[in-house]
Amino acid sequence: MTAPAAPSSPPPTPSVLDLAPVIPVVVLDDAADAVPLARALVAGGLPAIEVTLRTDAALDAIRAIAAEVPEAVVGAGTVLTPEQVRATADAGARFLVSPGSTERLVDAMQASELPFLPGVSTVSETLALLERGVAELKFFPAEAAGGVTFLKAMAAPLPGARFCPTGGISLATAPDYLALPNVGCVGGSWMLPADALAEKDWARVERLSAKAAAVRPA
Ligand SMILES: O=C(O)C(=O)C[C@H](O)[C@H](O)COP(=O)(O)O
Repeated sequence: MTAPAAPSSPPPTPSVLDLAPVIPVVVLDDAADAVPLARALVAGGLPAIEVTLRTDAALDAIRAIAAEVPEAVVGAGTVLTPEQVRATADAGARFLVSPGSTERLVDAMQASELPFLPGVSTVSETLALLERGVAELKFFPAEAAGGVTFLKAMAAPLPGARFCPTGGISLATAPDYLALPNVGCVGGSWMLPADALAEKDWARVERLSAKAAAVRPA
């Protein structure tokens, strides 16, 4: 008798930190821009896209990207409340990012079963999340909270934590972050200049995204 075939399991979802070296952080005023913007980011080589919930257009933007740009992995940023966790999951967000962490918010993000990056900026916040088994984190606001020096210092006592630093990072500084052993990727908005968005200059967004996607550890 032959052994029954092992049930095929779906491929594991890669960690959010390993999707791309750079996660663009998008603030959209008009949901109609979401699809061309996402296509430009993907064409440039940045498939993981964080749409922040800072504007009224955000949920519609997430919905549109999820439906119309299958090559993108769209996530929700600036998630502040359990209600927003539910709303963004319903809209099709495939990962969640918050600028900080509260018990209530982390409970909700864990319950969503979506990958999530809760925000931290201190050793104690990082330790509290490690105690809960959450080891992939957003370090925010990266430059203001101590930048590369701070993250380097955290790697020694807390080697289990891995970060996506975000906040004030540029094409010039990203390589220094990516060279750290506890950094998986960086977040930033430098490939989305306000004037390019205002002019709907998607070709420029694509060119800047290609430069961001080519960033390598220093
Ligand atoms: O809203 C959030 O949750 C944020 O992540 C805040 C900022 O939008 C990002 O930190 C991007 O920062 P910059 O690259 O400095 O523009």
